[in-house]
Amino acid sequence: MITANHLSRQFGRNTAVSNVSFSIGDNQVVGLLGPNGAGKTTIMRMLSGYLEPTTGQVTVNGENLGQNAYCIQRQLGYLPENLPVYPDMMVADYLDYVATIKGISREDRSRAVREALIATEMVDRGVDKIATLSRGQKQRVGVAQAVLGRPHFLILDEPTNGLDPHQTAQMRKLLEQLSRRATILLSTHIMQEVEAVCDRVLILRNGQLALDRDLADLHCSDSLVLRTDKAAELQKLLQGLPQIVNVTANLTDSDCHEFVLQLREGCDRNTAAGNISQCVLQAGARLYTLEPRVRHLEEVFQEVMNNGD
Ligand SMILES: Nc1ncnc2c1ncn2[C@@H]1O[C@H](COP(=O)(O)OP(=O)(O)OP(=O)(O)O)[C@@H](O)[C@H]1O
Repeated sequence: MITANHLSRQFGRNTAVSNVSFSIGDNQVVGLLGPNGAGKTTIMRMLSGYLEPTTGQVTVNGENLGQNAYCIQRQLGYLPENLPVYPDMMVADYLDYVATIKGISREDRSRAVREALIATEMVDRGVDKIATLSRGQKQRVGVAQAVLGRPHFLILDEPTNGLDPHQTAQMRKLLEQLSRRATILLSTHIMQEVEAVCDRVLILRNGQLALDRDLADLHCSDSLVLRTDKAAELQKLLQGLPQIVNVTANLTDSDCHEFVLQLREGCDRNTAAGNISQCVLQAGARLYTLEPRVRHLEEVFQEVMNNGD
């Protein structure tokens, strides 16, 4: 488990991160979101031990990172925002060099490099100079150095930055595989990425943690969506139901109309669904679909940002 305890970081008079606390349990994949300058990179640098917090602390499996940085950093894989890769080095040599710094023993090093090259699909570029790689391939070298030695914790700052759609899909597959044996915190600006690979999302706003929620909870809303062919009489019938507090109609010129039905807090959804179906029949209409309204991360992100204004 990796824990941030009341982390804050000042740069002069600028507060980049303010009193942020969270814990990430084993094998969780957590997405860190926030607009530019919200403090994502600063948090990741503190979690990986490359930047000291002004106040607060990071613990990894109960051990204080500040007091035992070298040992703990060996269990961490970190992909920084701007990786200082060495353009004149060959990919495999560079990974061997990073493996040495990480303290991977001489006997295990070539296996670890090969594993990292396979995981990032870079085996056939192993003897190429880093300078000759595309931006996306360099990014994969960055991920390869982070996964060297199968670390328990992976901290990845925008891992799909610069990747084409195919490589992005490959990277998501890789993250899924890695999550079976590692705890992952990744930052991104791509909401679909978080929806595709993460169990949980943290949203930062102005250096503060504005939301910490499991994605499954976040997707649940208090509304149902009804699609039907007739609207006129139905709207009144729906409004009269005790389980419904608000009806929003999206009427069209076609024979498919949509109602968003906001349910009363704590009401029984099955009873509500049964009553809604009866209203549809009573109005002589066809029930095309009746389903829970899913809140997407994009919508929640906007709500969180607007709440801060
Ligand atoms: N080394 C530094 N010196 C001074 N200020 C810094 C430094 N690093 C970050 N900051 C400031 O801290 C704040 C948070 O920056 P940070 O890079 O953590 O944001 P971010 O959420 O990662 O942004 P982005 O999405 O643009 O990468 C910004 O106001 C930034 O200017």
